[in-house]
Amino acid sequence: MITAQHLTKRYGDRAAVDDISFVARPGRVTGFLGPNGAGKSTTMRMLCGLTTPTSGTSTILGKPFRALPCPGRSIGVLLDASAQHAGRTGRETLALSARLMGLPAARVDETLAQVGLTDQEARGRTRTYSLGMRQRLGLAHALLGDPAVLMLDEPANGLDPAGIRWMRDLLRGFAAEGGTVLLSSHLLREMEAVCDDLVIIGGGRVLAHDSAAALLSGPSTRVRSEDDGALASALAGAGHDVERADDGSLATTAATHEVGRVALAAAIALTELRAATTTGLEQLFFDTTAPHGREEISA
Ligand SMILES: Nc1ncnc2c1ncn2[C@@H]1O[C@H](COP(=O)(O)OP(=O)(O)OP(=O)(O)O)[C@@H](O)[C@H]1O
Repeated sequence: MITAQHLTKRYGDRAAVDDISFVARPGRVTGFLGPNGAGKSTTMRMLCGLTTPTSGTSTILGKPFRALPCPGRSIGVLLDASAQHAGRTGRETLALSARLMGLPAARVDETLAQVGLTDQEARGRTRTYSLGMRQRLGLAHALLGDPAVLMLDEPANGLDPAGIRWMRDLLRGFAAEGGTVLLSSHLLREMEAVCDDLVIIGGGRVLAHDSAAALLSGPSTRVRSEDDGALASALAGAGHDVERADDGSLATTAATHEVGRVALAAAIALTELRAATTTGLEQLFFDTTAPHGREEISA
């Protein structure tokens, strides 16, 4: 579990993070989303003790990060996969951390296998690694101490499509075993596929925080009829939410067959009936962050 309570970070008179509170729960992948400069990295750095908050608190597994006896065994962190010692091999990088964490040397081979780095790749110096290999090594580093919590900033950057699918399966498996995952990424389709919960921030503030199902569900049927007012009343009377959609049709939570049944009972002729696609994460992201995004620069 990760909790952030009223976290705030000011640089000069500007708040990079402004009173952010959220919870990332065990057994769930929580997506942390926002436009460039929204404050995601700053928040993550505060959660793992790299940046001191101006105010507010946070906990990992119920304790402030700095009170964790051996942080790497509680939380695996991947903030910047490029920040690896260029002159060390992948294996040396992991072996050194394993020693510092008091882990058996065998753990290095286990995590290398877990992230799909071959023995030959692990013997190469990290300066020769592709971005995707760096991400795998960074993830191996995060997994090394067998933590219950993972916090990953843009881990899918540089991964090829197979690598992205592999990462998705790994994170889903980690959560299925009761782990907590806090994940930031700009790959919205991927976030939609992997996340159970979403925290969307903009301008340093939380704009939305709920389960992905709740945030992405919406009226799923669109209908027009010869008497929309009467149909709206009949649908509401049958316990369904109804609102006027942007295109002028009625948007309702009732399934199409239920709309048909209600309309028949009320003797209202339908002129159009369709199942609308649910709100995609991309649309939700733009709708939620629109006032907080970066301004377009026109040529
Ligand atoms: N050390 C610092 N000094 C001054 N301002 C900073 C510092 N670190 C971050 N900021 C500012 O805080 C704001 C939030 O930055 P942050 O890196 O947390 O955003 P982000 O959501 O991670 O963005 P991105 O998606 O581009 O990675 C930005 O305006 C950034 O310029």
